Amino acid sequence: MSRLRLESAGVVVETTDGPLEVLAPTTLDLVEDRVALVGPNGSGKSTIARLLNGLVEATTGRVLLDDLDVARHGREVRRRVGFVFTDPAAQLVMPTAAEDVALSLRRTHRDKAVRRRVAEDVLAAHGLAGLGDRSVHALSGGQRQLLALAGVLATDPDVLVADEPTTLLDLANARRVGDLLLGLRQQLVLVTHDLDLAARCDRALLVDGGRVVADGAAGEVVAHYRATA
Ligand SMILES: Nc1ncnc2c1ncn2[C@@H]1O[C@H](COP(=O)(O)OP(=O)(O)OP(=O)(O)O)[C@@H](O)[C@H]1O
Repeated sequence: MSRLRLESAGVVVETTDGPLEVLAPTTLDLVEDRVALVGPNGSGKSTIARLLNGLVEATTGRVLLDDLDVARHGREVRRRVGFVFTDPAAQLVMPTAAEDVALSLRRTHRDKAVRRRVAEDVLAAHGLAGLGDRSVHALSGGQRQLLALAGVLATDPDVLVADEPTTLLDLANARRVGDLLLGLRQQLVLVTHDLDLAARCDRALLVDGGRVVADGAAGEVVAHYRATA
């Protein structure tokens, strides 16, 4: 199991009104299999998630994957830490669904025909059977989100960071993706407003105002959030 660590990692961004602290210096060791980040809109959850694979750089402190400093080994860290965006358009780059998954398989499957076959299997495993030749633009929002998740998992990362991966999904697909995420062999760091899903994780962090204000067993942290929100 990989160990993700924030060491006094904080983020200050420049705005037209001057510097804005979006994450106060924060120290965390994330070693549990399933870690949820919950909290109000704009509290800093995505900022923490994005620090974990270098999409956002810490302006103070540092972020580590095992012994790798994310700021210095971004490429290696991004290979090992897959990231699923809230908006699938941010990561779907190929014209069709099967080509998009096949692109993710390049590192693990060298042969193009094999890649294409495996891509169809990956699609089927994520409820997208028969949609391989469909333009990614002609998929529904929920299908695109499933495809984005399938594509990231096809890269076989050690850790999956998912930023609100169930937001666009209907009830059945939200359940399906929730169960899939909680059943992964990979470590999962999940940003979510689905508190039932968060409560099923091992640990939850409640983020508010750019700070982690509660941290512990997911059920307890979620109950505290429900009671205080
Ligand atoms: N580059 C930036 N420039 C200005 N403000 C930023 C920047 N990045 C983040 N912020 C602000 O920092 C705060 C935290 O953002 P973040 O996306 O981490 O919140 P969040 O908890 O994930 O919110 P949500 O639940 O709405 O997705 C927000 O107020 C956001 O507007």
